[in-house]
Amino acid sequence: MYNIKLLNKISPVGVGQFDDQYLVGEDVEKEDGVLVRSASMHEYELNDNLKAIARAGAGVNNIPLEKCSNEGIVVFNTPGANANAVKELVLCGLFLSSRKVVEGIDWVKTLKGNEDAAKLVEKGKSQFVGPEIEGRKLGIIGLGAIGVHVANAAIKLGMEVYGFDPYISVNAAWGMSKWVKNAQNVETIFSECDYITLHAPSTKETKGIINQESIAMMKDGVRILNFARGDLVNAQDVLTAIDSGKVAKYITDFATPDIIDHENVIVMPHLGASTPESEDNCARMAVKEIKDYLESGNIVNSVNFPTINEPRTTKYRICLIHKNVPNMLAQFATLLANQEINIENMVNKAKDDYAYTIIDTNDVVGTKEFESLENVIKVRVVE
Ligand SMILES: NC(=O)C1=CN([C@@H]2O[C@H](COP(=O)(O)OP(=O)(O)OC[C@H]3O[C@@H](n4cnc5c(N)ncnc54)[C@H](O)[C@@H]3O)[C@@H](O)[C@H]2O)C=CC1
Ligand SMILES: O=C(O)CCC(=O)C(=O)O
Repeated sequence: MYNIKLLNKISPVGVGQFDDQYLVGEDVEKEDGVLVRSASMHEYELNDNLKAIARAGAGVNNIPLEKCSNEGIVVFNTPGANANAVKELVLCGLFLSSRKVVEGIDWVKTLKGNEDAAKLVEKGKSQFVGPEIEGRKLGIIGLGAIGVHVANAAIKLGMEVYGFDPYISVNAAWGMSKWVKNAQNVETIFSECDYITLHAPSTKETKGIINQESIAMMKDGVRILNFARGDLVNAQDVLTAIDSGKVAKYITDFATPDIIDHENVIVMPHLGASTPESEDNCARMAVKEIKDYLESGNIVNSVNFPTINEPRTTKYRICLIHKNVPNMLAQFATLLANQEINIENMVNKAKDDYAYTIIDTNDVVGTKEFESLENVIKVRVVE
């Protein structure tokens, strides 16, 4: 029996994949696994039984990754599962940044009950004129699942698209329109583009990437979109630039008290992934990842441990999470040899400071001797 704790509302399409081997709910204790969306886990107590956390979504800045790695807790996310939903909202944001639709709608509401509303609208609408996006330059920072979707859609809308991503994956590059221009540095995006949209994760490198200095490089009247994370943007610097007219509009999915209700800022309530399709996709993928790991020891789409996806062929699988240091495999093999246990299959992979080894065997094996080895973090045998 496995216990799964839900820290947010997770789509029943995903949760329904757990069978009667699982106890699933918000009040479950001694959890083997956690399913989470955006709830912060930085203050969450990681119990000794916790083996895996699956983030039904992309960004993992709500999870204490280093602590999880140190304790041998595998953290998964669901790459690409909500990318189309975010792309569609970014396109919406692009139009809202250009055409004064929100302001116009708010103004029309003030005419409620006015007999002359139709006439007043025709007279007053000129205050809501905004430019078309066709032919304008869009700069995209971060060309992963979302950035590539946005780039391809913007090309189809007739925009000239520049992309910047120093760590672009081969897969993302394969999926991107050949018409997207490769910006060699982020300054090109800042200085060339009429619209700038952020699609990189929140990291030491990207936090505050939009600030007084980068805004100074931008064109007058630039429009900035942030559907990535709030802390990529220095909000005070953007507000100052909005007040001076340097930035025409700031559209964001992240509400902070200082920006809400500021003129020329549109704040959405973190709606990027809020479509039924995306919620189902993310939940389905997150549940599959956690089930595969708990039931077979396989790791796919982890952000802190390497991928190992080996079919089960033996009665037992020893799953060893350990530090990425020399001589671990020799110690594991010796330990098993001393007990006359035969290894049918053994796979080891490393990711940064951590490594994962699975050993398949048909002989009964205990975990104690492995646990006593230096640099071993977590040991489990799945049957
Ligand atoms: N508003 C919302 O509801 C949502 C927001 N997000 C945010 O969007 C981010 C991106 O999501 P995905 O595209 O699915 O992730 P992804 O992992 O597919 O793509 C992120 C891309 O950013 C690039 N990158 C990393 N550091 C960079 C840097 N310094 N400069 C430029 N590019 C850099 C990576 O190489 C990668 O290609 C997430 O990390 C999350 O914070 C994601 C989903 C929903
Ligand atoms: O689950 C959500 O609604 C947030 C999605 C998100 O921000 C992400 O996937 O990074």
